[in-house]
Amino acid sequence: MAFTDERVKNEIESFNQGVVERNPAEYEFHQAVREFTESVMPFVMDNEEYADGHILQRMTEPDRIVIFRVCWENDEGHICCNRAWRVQFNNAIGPYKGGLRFHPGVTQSILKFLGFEQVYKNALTGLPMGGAKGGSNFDPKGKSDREVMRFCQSLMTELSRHIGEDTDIPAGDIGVGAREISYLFGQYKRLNNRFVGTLTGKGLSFGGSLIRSEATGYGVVYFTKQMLAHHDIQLDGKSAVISGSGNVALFCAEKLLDEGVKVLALSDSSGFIHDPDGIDSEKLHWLRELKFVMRGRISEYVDRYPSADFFPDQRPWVIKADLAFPCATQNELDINDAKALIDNGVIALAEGANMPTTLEAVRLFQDNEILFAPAKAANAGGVAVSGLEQSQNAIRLAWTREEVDEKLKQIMKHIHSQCLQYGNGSDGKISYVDGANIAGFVKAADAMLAYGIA
Ligand SMILES: NC(=O)C1=CN([C@@H]2O[C@H](COP(=O)(O)OP(=O)(O)OC[C@H]3O[C@@H](n4cnc5c(N)ncnc54)[C@H](O)[C@@H]3O)[C@@H](O)[C@H]2O)C=CC1
Ligand SMILES: O=C(O)CCC(=O)C(=O)O
Repeated sequence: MAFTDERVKNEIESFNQGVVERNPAEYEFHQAVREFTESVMPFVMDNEEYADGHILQRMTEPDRIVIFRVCWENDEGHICCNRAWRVQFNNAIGPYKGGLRFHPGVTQSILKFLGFEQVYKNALTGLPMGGAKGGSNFDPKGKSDREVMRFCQSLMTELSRHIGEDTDIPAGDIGVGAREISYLFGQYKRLNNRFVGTLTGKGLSFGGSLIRSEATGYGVVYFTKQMLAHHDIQLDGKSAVISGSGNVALFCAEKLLDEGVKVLALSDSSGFIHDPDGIDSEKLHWLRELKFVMRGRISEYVDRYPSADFFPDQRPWVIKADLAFPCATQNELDINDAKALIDNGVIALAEGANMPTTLEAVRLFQDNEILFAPAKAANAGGVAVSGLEQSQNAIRLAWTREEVDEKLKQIMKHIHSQCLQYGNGSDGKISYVDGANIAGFVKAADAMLAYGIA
């Protein structure tokens, strides 16, 4: 039975009002649920098994949240204390899976939005993974390696009770890269006396998968290529602006260069650099050293490459480019940024970060028929290769770079086709946001209904 738009709208409003009341002041979580329900509610109302099963109410309550204290000693011998969380959101289709974020701004709301979105992203990959997210308000910036090690070991001492290779498999996210995963995995192994794949993103000599570091950024580009090709647009010859200069941003830039795209800008939390000559592979190689080894600031780029400019405390969306890739953090692209990109003729945007675009900005892009690839679809390559890392650990084999890269391409292609299947509107236009949300929803919801009331 079809419902009038007004009934759907009222249902969305009253559902989200309930979410806000039950989760006071968790603004990022409210935003993620609203975006999801705006896509999914009409589908739920048209399919009574979902409505009767109160599936959206069940899906917006996490299975559990573990909150704990992490005490550690700094290099001066002072005792420091942080808070950590693991939000195990939903394991209907597989063990919990999702990254850990270390950033001073981490809150329960942020980890709940990330864990919620992870459920549907992981479902889209086609691999058996539930959704979780965790992290701490610990700031790795400015800490010595030993301090980071002591923090990671202390955090894992508690976290290890709640995870396992068939229970919950954490990985990296903002502030958690190869160094942190190594310390965390080392401590997990020591505590359990078992060498199993309970974390992903591990070093290659101890169970890591080739292409995992590159996977999120590469996957964003593979998805964008599919989306453009579907609209008869070529990637080759385009220009791009990227935010961030971490794992996702730098490997997104690398793959764009391979595809013949000119990369004009990158950023970090202190501002952005604009290089009108383009950031080529030699410059990118230097940036990787700067960020992953020297742990420096993006502003140092202009000392080395004086043809570029640094814009302190600004975001890169004012630069004219065909393509935009927000790859830093949530809500880093608002309606004014969207207007600037649209005025400058942007064709497409793909979210490398999780929820980087505000709801108003997403709507503006869609109203202006800008191709918009949401995070759940576009950045799923990272967790997909994490899933492949788990498979390799389980069979005690390591696949080649080419094998993993080919599987990643196929997974991104499959995600694109699911977006088309569920996102094709009655007006003939494709909404990748609706497509990703509904496709992910159907998979997780069907599993939940099959289990009965739980
Ligand atoms: N690492 C992964 O495999 C995946 C990461 N993501 C998402 O991609 C985004 C980036 O993650 P990573 O590259 O892994 O982290 P990272 O720690 O390697 O890099 C984060 C980048 O964002 C910048 N940044 C952080 N907070 C910022 C702020 N408030 N304003 C401006 N810039 C800021 C940092 O300066 C840095 O350049 C996050 O939203 C993360 O959740 C999504 C899927 C997988
Ligand atoms: O590889 C993973 O398990 C985590 C990836 C992740 O945190 C994400 O997709 O946002």
